[in-house]
Amino acid sequence: MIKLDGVCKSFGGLTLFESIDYEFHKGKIYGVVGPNGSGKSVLFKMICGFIFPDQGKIFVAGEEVGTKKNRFPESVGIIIDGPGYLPHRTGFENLKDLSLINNNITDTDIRESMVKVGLDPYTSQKVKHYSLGMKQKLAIAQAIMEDQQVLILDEPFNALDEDSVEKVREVLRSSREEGKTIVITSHIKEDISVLCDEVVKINGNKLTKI
Ligand SMILES: Nc1ncnc2c1ncn2[C@@H]1O[C@H](COP(=O)(O)OP(=O)(O)OP(=O)(O)O)[C@@H](O)[C@H]1O
Repeated sequence: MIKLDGVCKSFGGLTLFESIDYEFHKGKIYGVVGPNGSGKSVLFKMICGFIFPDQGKIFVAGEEVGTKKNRFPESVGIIIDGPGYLPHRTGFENLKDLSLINNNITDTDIRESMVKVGLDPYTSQKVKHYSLGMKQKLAIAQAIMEDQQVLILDEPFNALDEDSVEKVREVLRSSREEGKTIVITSHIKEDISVLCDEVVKINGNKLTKI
């Protein structure tokens, strides 16, 4: 579902990835691990088409990412760098506005994704009054609301309480059952060990399955 083909990426003198080949398959949850600054977010941004490899190609669902025809892969739900929301609008209103970009889901779909992560879609509470954990839940609801086939989630459990972590784990497990491809990072070892089918380590500018 995601294929990295000879991917290289450096910033100035800093080499992050050297000729990486890797495949992420359907119906699996992958955990990407590595120390701070090893390139986890950069890898995710390349898969989502936000930045480009210096060399090599990335394919999502068979389409090369970053081409004119396929600037951003359509089938990907994303959390990277904590998305910004309009503070004076409710959570539902924010997701509704964002849904109009692709315009392929209903209000019910949005509400269902909010309920799945433990948010009340009918509350009049504005996002500016949301806690950090609530904003994180909103980001997860946004990532799953369009039933995307690939979920790229950088630290999805950040700021979540214990019950919410379990809820989100369940959401990801049922997405896996539906055949989705899920790639996450987490600095919490347990998130990776209880959830992931395959753990991928960034090691010496390569990706290694561990
Ligand atoms: N646009 C950019 N320009 C220059 N350097 C960058 C850019 N984006 C990332 N970097 C550098 O690339 C390295 C990897 O960054 P990245 O954010 O991917 O690390 P990470 O593994 O996600 O770290 P963390 O665990 O702290 O989240 C860092 O040294 C960062 O400073």
